[in-house]
Amino acid sequence: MVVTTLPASAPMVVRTTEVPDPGPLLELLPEDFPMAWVRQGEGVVGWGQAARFDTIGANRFVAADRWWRRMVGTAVVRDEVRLPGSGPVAFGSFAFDDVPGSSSLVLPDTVVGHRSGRWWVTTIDVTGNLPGGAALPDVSRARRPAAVAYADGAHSGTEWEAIVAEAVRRITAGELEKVVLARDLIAESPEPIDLRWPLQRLSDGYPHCWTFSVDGMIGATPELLVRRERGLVTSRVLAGTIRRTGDDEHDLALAASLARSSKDLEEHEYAVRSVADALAPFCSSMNVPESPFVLHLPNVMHLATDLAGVTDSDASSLALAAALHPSAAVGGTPTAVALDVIREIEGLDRARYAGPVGWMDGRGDGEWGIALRSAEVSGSRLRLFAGCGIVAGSDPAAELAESVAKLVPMRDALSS
Ligand SMILES: C=C(O[C@H]1C=CC=C(C(=O)O)[C@@H]1O)C(=O)O
Repeated sequence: MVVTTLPASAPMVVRTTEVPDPGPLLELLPEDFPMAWVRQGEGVVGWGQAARFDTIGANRFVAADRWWRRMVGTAVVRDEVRLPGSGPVAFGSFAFDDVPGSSSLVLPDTVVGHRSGRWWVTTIDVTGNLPGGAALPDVSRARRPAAVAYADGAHSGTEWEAIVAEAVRRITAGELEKVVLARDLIAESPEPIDLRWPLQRLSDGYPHCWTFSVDGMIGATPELLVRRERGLVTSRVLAGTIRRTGDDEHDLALAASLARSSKDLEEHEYAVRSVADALAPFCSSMNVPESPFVLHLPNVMHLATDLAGVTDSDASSLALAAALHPSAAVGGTPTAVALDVIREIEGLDRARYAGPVGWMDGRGDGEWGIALRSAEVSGSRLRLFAGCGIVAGSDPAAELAESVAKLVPMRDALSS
């Protein structure tokens, strides 16, 4: 399925203007259809839909990449900033699996960006006219949500523990090494949620994560699938998790035990290997640190590795994300077997959870995270997701507790 508002004969006209500091990016968003990719105050936000591309199936990344290349190939661009994220920008959110689920790239009609002490406004017109200037609209303050009620999603906690136990049985029997299993939780509000409320809370509470909002998928992910910026490719791989207790001294001891835990180190190694192998064909050199560091988030701590490579390929950031997806952090090892096990025993439509989410500019540079610690929003109903990497030593009750900890950011963000 392809839906685009672009008149066939008109090239898009794009104008990027440098502006003085307009204030926090997330506070510039109107309530209607906010798009965002923000970390520590920097990033891009957008609104309005100049054009969009919707697609389904195994070809979703290639089809979306081709559409974007075609759009920017004929665009008339006046960009006085020339940084990654200036000029035309599309926000995207992709389904985890080939079926079911739809994926989209959305081209806002206004984008505001901030990076390294510079701010810019990009306006886009697809009707062949000169786009409007850099004046930003006055917007209302984010609306506090009414009390949200929670209910089990596809499975109760006990049912999910049984699914995890089945995965451990298969791993122990030698069918595979690791599989990531997910669960969902339903949140219902009496009225549609103003997405700017949870977005602002996520960004304040989890400044080291990438807070995103794309086409009804919102969240704050700690995991960067890939960033491509002028020939430099980077990726933050996470796997191996421990819950925080709230007691700093105890948490430091837990972090030290995480860094020594053979179960977590083994799980982490799978994930790093899968990312390094997928990036290798695109990179002329790559730096893969030998051991991970511990990433401290307010709710959990993760083993983390930052990979960096130099690319001379013209593959866009989206094409790189496609090559990396699904990494062992959301699929498992070996990937094909893990995906079959997920399809067979998970009993959940992941939709866009754990799929790539992010943005791309006209040069193909961009950032794609993995849609974790996230929710799919339709009006007043949300599906919250969390998943856990299961290996031979996994204990179902501990994995359930870990999934509960991973749901905390979204639950907190929805509280009034
Ligand atoms: C699948 C999720 O987390 C992944 C990312 C980091 C650590 C993970 C873990 O330790 O299990 C998961 O692989 C999720 O948060 O939904």
